[in-house]
Amino acid sequence: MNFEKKQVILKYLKEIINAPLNLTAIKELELAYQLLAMDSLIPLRENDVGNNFLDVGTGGGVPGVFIGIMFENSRGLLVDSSRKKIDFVREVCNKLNLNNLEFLNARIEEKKDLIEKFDSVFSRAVAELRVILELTVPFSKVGGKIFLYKGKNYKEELDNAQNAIKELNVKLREIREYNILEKERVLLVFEKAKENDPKYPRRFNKILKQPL
Ligand SMILES: C[S@@+](CC[C@H](N)C(=O)[O-])C[C@H]1O[C@@H](n2cnc3c(N)ncnc32)[C@H](O)[C@@H]1O
Repeated sequence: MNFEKKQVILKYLKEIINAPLNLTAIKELELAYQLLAMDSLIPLRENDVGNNFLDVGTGGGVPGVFIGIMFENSRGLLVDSSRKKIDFVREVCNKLNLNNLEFLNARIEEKKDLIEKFDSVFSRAVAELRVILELTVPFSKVGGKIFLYKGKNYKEELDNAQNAIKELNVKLREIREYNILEKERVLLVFEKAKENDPKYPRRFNKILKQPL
């Protein structure tokens, strides 16, 4: 990563770790750089993102802000159901002139107008795999990619997600394993093979009560 981009990332992280609301439990800059920024960027490759991307449940801007800084020619939409969080992230990004990013306070499953609009969809630490698949896959274009960040226990989640994978017409293309400060991490890369069944995503209480 070039020097300027690293400086922008560090400026962003300083704001996030000192935010009045608890956007992250991490309060030390170098740790935040590794556990938030590098965790988001290390498993990504040059042509992963495409022209536009969505980050579902971005919280303190993870991974969307770092992807926006790194891939400045891609446009990103960062969505979170918490107004306070998204307002704070928007304000910091505006201050840093991250003009390729947009922000939306919404529950993603209610945004039917965004269905099949994105080349790539990202999400980290929002829900177990079969749930987050239903909240992300519908928003990818056919042929687009869905990138889900998981910890070392991903195999069990993957076993439980087989029906969701079938129902949502996605294929698991890659399992990218990596380490951040000796923590085992994984990026699951799915590709959307077919059009969305319009019944997905369902309402949130349905998704949770009867996960695919
Ligand atoms: C544990 S935080 C993770 C934040 C960030 N992605 C990260 O890795 O640090 C989960 C976030 O997802 C948001 N969220 C949960 N369900 C959502 C939904 N259905 N639509 C949009 N945001 C959602 C919550 O408001 C919260 O900010």
